[in-house]
Amino acid sequence: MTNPSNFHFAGCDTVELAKQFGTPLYVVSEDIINVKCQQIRELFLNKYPNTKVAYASKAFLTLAMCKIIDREGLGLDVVSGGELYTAINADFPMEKVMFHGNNKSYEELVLAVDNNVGRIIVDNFFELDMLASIAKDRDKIVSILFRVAPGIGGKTHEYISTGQTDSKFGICLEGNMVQMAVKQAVASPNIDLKGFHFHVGSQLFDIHGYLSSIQVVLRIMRELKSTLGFVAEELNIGGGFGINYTDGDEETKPLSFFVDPIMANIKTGCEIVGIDMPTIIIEPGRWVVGEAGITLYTVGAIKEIPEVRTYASIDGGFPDNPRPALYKSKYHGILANKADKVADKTVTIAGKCCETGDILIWDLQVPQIESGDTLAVLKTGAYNYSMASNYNRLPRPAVVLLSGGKPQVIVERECYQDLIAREIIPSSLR
Ligand SMILES: Cc1ncc(COP(=O)(O)O)c(C=O)c1O
Ligand SMILES: N[C@@H](CCCC[NH3+])C(=O)O
Repeated sequence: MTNPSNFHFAGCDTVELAKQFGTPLYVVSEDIINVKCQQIRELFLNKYPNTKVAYASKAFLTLAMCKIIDREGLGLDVVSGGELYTAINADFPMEKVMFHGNNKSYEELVLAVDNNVGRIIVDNFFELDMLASIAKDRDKIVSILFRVAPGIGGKTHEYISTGQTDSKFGICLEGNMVQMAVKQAVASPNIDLKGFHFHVGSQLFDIHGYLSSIQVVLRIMRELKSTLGFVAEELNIGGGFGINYTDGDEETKPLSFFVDPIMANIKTGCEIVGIDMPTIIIEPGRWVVGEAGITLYTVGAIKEIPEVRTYASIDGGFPDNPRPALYKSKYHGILANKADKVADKTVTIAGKCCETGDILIWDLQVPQIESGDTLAVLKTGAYNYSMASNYNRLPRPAVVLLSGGKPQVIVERECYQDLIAREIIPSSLR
């Protein structure tokens, strides 16, 4: 029985979801993802010719998510053999896959080449050599982009800024490295160099990092055209579009906030440097899925430390959402079974891990909190399930997809048996 005074998400009573599927529980709204994808089509793909989108699957990936992304007409950005394997098993069209990563293994590259992945985004010379030899062995021609580090970081947490020169990602602009890489690729009969990729950072609201990086890369493209006669057909400008998590953040921007100035900048930039407009690719992850997810928890122990603070502990925390501990990320939460009550008390939401830093939300305003309450933490769709661990041997939560108000389990809850399923006691210890 749904109760209208409970917190509802995407047409479902979240207290009922918690009862039906248990907690902690990741809840993802297909309807919200669909709206985001529709906006991507309207405001980017259909508005600008010669454009492509690869959803950054590191934000949230399951077999069902691959199916949604394919149905919505987007491509997929993967960064590991595991993400690629998921896409293969969901029958995702391989020509729409972009394979990233700063240290792809031989086996991962073989998986990509054997499955005819659309683009391999080559990060470094070691990878270029390995890929050329894998392609040669198979008598194949592999289409690649080079990832470059434009020397411009994003205004974001330092752990998720990637475009600066001092970065493990991409080929830096110093010492003619890009020119050397292009020469080598062009000379390789098994490599078809299509263009370049850069990624400034993640959770960005500032457009200037993109625009400055574009100018840098367009200048390189012009130089390569005049010195080597190499014409880049594609430019992938990465992802990173930020979303609002709490009142302290900027509002989530419409896609046009990012893509309109980016496209205008590329167009005039190309005219100025005298090159043809390449195909433009974007790779949003968080912007597609971040606001489509919430996590439900059950409140357990409540500890009031007089004159200090009240801790309310939940049945999950760091293992299902490491972002507060890693990046000091902030989240908003609602007591789902008391959504109609005034939030006039302050509590700190603590995770259940044996780790002082396992605090999900500091100083959250809630109504009178009691053990057994259901807490909904909002906007957990990106980088929560995908970053989850089994720390303290906590089984990972289930994921429920809400489609038109109907819940369906898309990932089953792990159980204790899963935790030991791959363990072996050596005979010497038996
Ligand atoms: C290469 C690349 N593309 C796309 C993304 C997607 O980022 P976001 O989820 O911030 O849009 C990332 C991560 O920041 C990335 O490293
Ligand atoms: N894991 C990061 C985003 C990483 C983006 C990948 N380059 C986060 O949770 O914000």
